[in-house]
Amino acid sequence: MSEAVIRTVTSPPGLLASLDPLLRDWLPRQRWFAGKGRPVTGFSLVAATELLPSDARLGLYHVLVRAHHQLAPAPGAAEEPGDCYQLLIGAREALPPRLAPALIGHVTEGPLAGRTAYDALYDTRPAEVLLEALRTGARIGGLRFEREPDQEIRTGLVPRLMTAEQSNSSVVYGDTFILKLLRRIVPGINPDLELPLALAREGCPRVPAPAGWMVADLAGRSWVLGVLQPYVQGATDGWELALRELAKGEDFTAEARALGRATAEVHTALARALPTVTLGHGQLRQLADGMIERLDEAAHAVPLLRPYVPALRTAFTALGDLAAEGRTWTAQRVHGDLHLGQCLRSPSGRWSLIDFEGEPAKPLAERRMPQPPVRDIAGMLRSFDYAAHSADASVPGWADSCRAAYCTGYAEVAGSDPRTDPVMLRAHETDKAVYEVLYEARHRSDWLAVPLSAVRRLSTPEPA
Ligand SMILES: Nc1ncnc2c1ncn2[C@@H]1O[C@H](COP(=O)(O)OP(=O)(O)O)[C@@H](O)[C@H]1O
Ligand SMILES: O=P(O)(O)O[C@H]1O[C@H](CO)[C@@H](O[C@H]2O[C@H](CO)[C@@H](O)[C@H](O)[C@H]2O)[C@H](O)[C@H]1O
Repeated sequence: MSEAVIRTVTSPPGLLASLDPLLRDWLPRQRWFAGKGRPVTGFSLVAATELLPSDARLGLYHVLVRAHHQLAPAPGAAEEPGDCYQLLIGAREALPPRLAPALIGHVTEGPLAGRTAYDALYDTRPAEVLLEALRTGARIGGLRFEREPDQEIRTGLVPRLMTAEQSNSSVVYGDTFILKLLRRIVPGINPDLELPLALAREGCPRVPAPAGWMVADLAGRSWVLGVLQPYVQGATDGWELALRELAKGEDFTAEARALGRATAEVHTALARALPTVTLGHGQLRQLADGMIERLDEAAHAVPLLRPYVPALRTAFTALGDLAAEGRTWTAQRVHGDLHLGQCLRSPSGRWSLIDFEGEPAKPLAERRMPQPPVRDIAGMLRSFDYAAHSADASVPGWADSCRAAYCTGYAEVAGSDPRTDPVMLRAHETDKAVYEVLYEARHRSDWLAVPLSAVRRLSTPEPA
């Protein structure tokens, strides 16, 4: 494709008005739509950019829309209601059968009247336009495509949209690169770019190093739209692998230990690359109070959690009590939502960590705050438990041995074993299990029994 096709043109007037009725139906049905259960009352256009000169065959628009909901925004929420979504909209006279799953709808008025609008990420040419823009460091309207100078992006890589269940949308280019297009976007520094970039520049090989990224500059703020990373060919994620080994009754401790080592390598590199802080009495109390607050919120939303609240709360008050003893901890940038599904094992057996955006529902500022590294460790320990409870076959002691091996691997690299800090570990594991109860109740109610079994375990004091 020649560079000349990528031009800076703003969108035709009336574009959003003509798409509005179609988006009302289509957007809430998307896996990545964050406002599920809240009826959409309409959309406002945040930005639209024409990426290709529209001809009868194909029109291509990069669109940022804000979805408005019936509910009033929560007190203290940002003044703009609803979430902002990134869409790549194609317009054709008719959709070929291969693009049927991408259909948004038939446009009846406005600049696209008579054409069919569709999610253009499913289509080869539009996906090529994005890679070409990244390769050439293009500027298109308010869109900025950046690239790491030392990473070569070849031409002619064939794109395919990933079909995995995910919170965003990813396109794989010739099994060489993967472009993750963030769907719900927020202004500010995005940890999904910030942390892999910092790790790569620190020389940490445990994370695919960003080769390029897309940003929208709007009203004086930058919004990260997507990140291009090397694709780990033939990789299996830790969740898939754990379930596979469980089904065969196989031991997973060697992998768990390797995962512990990989986590510790990432943590030590993050502590070198980005600021750390010391948590003293006040901050530790704040941490414990935040956990108690989250427990109360989750119990309010999920009645099944309520009988366990008094016992779970003791994990957090114990953390508050530690604060009174005058001990301090170091907090640093962490992954923030680490679980087996965020770990990729290459065919040679090497583990990488991905998806550094943190817990998606949390505000950006909170996700970027330094935290005790035990937060990630607790996430992984919960994940071994999840795998053991989700597998068809039961392998006695599987989760416990993986959890122990993971901590051993972590200690081998970090120099300190998380099990030597049981109060901190229990508080974080309990906090994660509470988060999971709420997450499953909202997103996958048939999985609720998994974190609830952990809640029962964590509510029962360990024998002395
Ligand atoms: N660098 C990569 N190489 C190979 N596969 C990847 C890579 N990055 C992500 N993936 C695959 O894409 C999936 C979704 O990526 P992820 O970053 O978790 O997206 P999301 O935030 O949308 O859930 C992962 O589960 C993994 O299978
Ligand atoms: O991968 P995401 O960043 O979207 O994370 C969210 O979804 C995860 C599920 O896909 C969820 O993880 C929970 O389920 C996993 C098994 O599917 C399990 O391995 C994790 O331990 C468990 O927390 C994650 O919590 C949520 O933020």
